Amino acid sequence: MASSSLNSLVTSKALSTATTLATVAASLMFLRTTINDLIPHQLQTLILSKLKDLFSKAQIKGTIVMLEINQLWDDHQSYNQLFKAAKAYLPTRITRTYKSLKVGVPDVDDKIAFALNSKQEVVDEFEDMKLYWKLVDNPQNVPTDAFEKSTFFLSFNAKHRDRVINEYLPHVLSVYEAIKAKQRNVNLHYISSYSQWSRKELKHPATFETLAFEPELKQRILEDIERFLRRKELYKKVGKPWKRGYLLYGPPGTGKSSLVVAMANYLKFDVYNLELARLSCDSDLMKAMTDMSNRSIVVIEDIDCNKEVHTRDSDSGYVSKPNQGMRKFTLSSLLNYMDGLWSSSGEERIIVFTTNHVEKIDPALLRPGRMDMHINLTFSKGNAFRTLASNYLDIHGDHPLFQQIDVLLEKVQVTPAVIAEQLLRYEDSDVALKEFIRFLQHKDIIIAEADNTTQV
Ligand SMILES: Nc1ncnc2c1ncn2[C@@H]1O[C@H](COP(=O)(O)OP(=O)(O)OP(=O)(O)O)[C@@H](O)[C@H]1O
Repeated sequence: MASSSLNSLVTSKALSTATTLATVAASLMFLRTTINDLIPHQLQTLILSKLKDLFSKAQIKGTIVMLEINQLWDDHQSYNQLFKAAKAYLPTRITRTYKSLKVGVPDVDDKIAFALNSKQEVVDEFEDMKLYWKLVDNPQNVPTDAFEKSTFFLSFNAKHRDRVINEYLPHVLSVYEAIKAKQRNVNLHYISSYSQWSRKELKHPATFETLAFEPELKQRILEDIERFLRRKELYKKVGKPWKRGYLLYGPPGTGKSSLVVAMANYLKFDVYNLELARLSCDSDLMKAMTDMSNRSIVVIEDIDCNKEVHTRDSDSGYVSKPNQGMRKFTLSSLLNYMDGLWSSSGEERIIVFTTNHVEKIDPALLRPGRMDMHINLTFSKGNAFRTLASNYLDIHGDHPLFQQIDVLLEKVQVTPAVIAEQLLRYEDSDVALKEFIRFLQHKDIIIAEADNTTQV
């Protein structure tokens, strides 16, 4: 695998140009005088021979090639993506040897970020190559307009020409792609007036780590998503739309919406909340579907309550209900439609249906091949509770009260949402756990009393 590391340099200008080499020669002479005065003769010989060695190697190495990577491309019509890539890539290689850098907190994420400035020359290593980067602001000294016209100069030994173009620069680009994917904001799209998509940033913190599910379930979902992502070529080969469908069912507050957010944050996919009630006809639906971006999660919530979606009347096309003055459709036809629309696009889509009442769902939807994975979210047991205790009370690991809570959770049904609410009531974790035990015991008594009443 390619290895790359960057060592920053401030004072070493020895290897960039012939002019610099001349400067080094002059410096050597100066050094010789200084050394004569200060350093014993034997040590002098050693130092001078090493320096000469270094200097002559630099000369023998031959021509140095310099690439110019301008900020703007195409007669200043567009941004140069390679410039952007270098700008993002170089700070990731900074070691603790830097002497001068730009530092700031960008608007997009509240973390401290670094950038190269024109005082800092950097040396990157890629496999056996050394690459010298320098950022120069406005090198031609032309009057600047609104744009900052900077240029990266990339110097390297001429013998690496091909490898720099074919291996190193693609490596810089691919690191840039990975950085962009990581920094990408996730948006929530919703249907606003006139059946148009509007969007806002999805700033929900749910992740797979914070989800209170049994660990096996979490693992199963993650593996399924990963497998789906890996199989792009297979879907293409068999001519199937590259999509995956999940049916999430369970009582309110068990984490169906939280799971959608965790998926979106994990995959960096945007979420499209497809509220069918906001669409008045099938052309609206068609428009909504075609206006969705690639790499997205389409969510249709509470499908059992969706008045717009009828139980199965037909498997093909929409089912017209003229008596009601509005076009209605079945979930099956909706899925067929999605398949048709996306079959040729080769784009990554995830479709999620959620319901609190799986028993009320159109059986056609439960047929194999329709929804790829049925995920039953349910009341919390010990493992899920431990995740919530870690999220809300910062208890990572065991606690003497957990065993008592485990026993009670086997008897009393509580959703993660209710547990979260209970744990948030107290700042002190011991108090919160004791109060939660009281809460569960109280529920347990109510259940026992209800059972007794039924028996009588
Ligand atoms: N499994 C979970 N893990 C972590 N937090 C959860 C979980 N389930 C619920 N919560 C907490 O409860 C809140 C509500 O849960 P969420 O909206 O995800 O449940 P839901 O099953 O989608 O409910 P509904 O069916 O009412 O839409 C979440 O914001 C979160 O704080």
